[in-house]
Amino acid sequence: MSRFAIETVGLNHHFGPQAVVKNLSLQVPRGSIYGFLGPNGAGKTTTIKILLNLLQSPADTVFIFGQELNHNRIACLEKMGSLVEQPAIYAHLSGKENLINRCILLGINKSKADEMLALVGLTEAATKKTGKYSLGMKQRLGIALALIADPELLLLDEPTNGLDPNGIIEIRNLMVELTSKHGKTILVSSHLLAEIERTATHVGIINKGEMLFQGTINELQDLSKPSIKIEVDDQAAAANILSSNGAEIINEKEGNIHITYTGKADMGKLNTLLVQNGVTVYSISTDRKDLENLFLDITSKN
Ligand SMILES: Nc1ncnc2c1ncn2[C@@H]1O[C@H](COP(=O)(O)OP(=O)(O)OP(=O)(O)O)[C@@H](O)[C@H]1O
Repeated sequence: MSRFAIETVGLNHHFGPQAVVKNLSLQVPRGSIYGFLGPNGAGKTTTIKILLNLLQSPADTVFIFGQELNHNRIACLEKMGSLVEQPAIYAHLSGKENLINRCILLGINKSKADEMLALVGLTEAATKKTGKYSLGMKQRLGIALALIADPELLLLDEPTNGLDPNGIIEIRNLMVELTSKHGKTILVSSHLLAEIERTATHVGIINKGEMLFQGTINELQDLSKPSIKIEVDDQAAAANILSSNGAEIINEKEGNIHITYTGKADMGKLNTLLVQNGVTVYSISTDRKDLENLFLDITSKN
């Protein structure tokens, strides 16, 4: 049994002459919330459409729970639910009627509609026409529709796009509940790391169709090593003293010097060293690149 819910092996996709997905090897562990990140136009939606067989993939490049997609199309698709772009909702029907409609189409017991409404927190709005739903409620109904056949794997393409902070938190909480209580695996795309960094267990960052980073959220955080920021009255003198005493200077500007962090005790020693050599130290602190900046760094390098 594959430990990956999704695995792509050297996946490529072209639109005419444009290579949109390049040698992509995606590995989404079972039970994870995999944040699929990249700036606009990076190839996220295209990849998700390939995974859903809405776009053709070359043979032996896409595996869903270990099964090759092209040769096991129905079996793979049965395991997947998705929300790509706008959810297909009938505005003149209520949330419940939309769900019942889907149950009838799929030959599923209608009682599933109430279960799904409760799961996504729409029980109170069950009989309201969906034309009157907020954007967040529509997204949640979209997720309920995707979940109705009880798929093991959920693919969500930018589900928080256009939502207000409350709507974003609701979707976040729902994703955590679906994985922790219901054992689902979720691939969620976004162009904002901040939106998913609190919920994702794993991250794949792509740009121009290429995978730039893939790993756990902790591995991503490890990349943002802290530095020490020292604010002084005489930048040139301080830099000279620091480097001749073995400190590794990352950069210096406007009276601030950044050096590589080597431990808490060293911060005290550096302070003493500078003061004893006649430099006034206004402040000394650790500075950690936040994940959003790290993400921008990674994506701007290719
Ligand atoms: N049907 C299509 N025909 C031709 N080019 C396309 C088609 N769909 C997407 N593209 C192009 O492929 C590239 C990747 O688009 P894609 O929608 O996959 O990116 P994305 O990462 O999902 O971006 P966004 O965050 O803006 O949705 C873009 O340059 C886009 O213009």
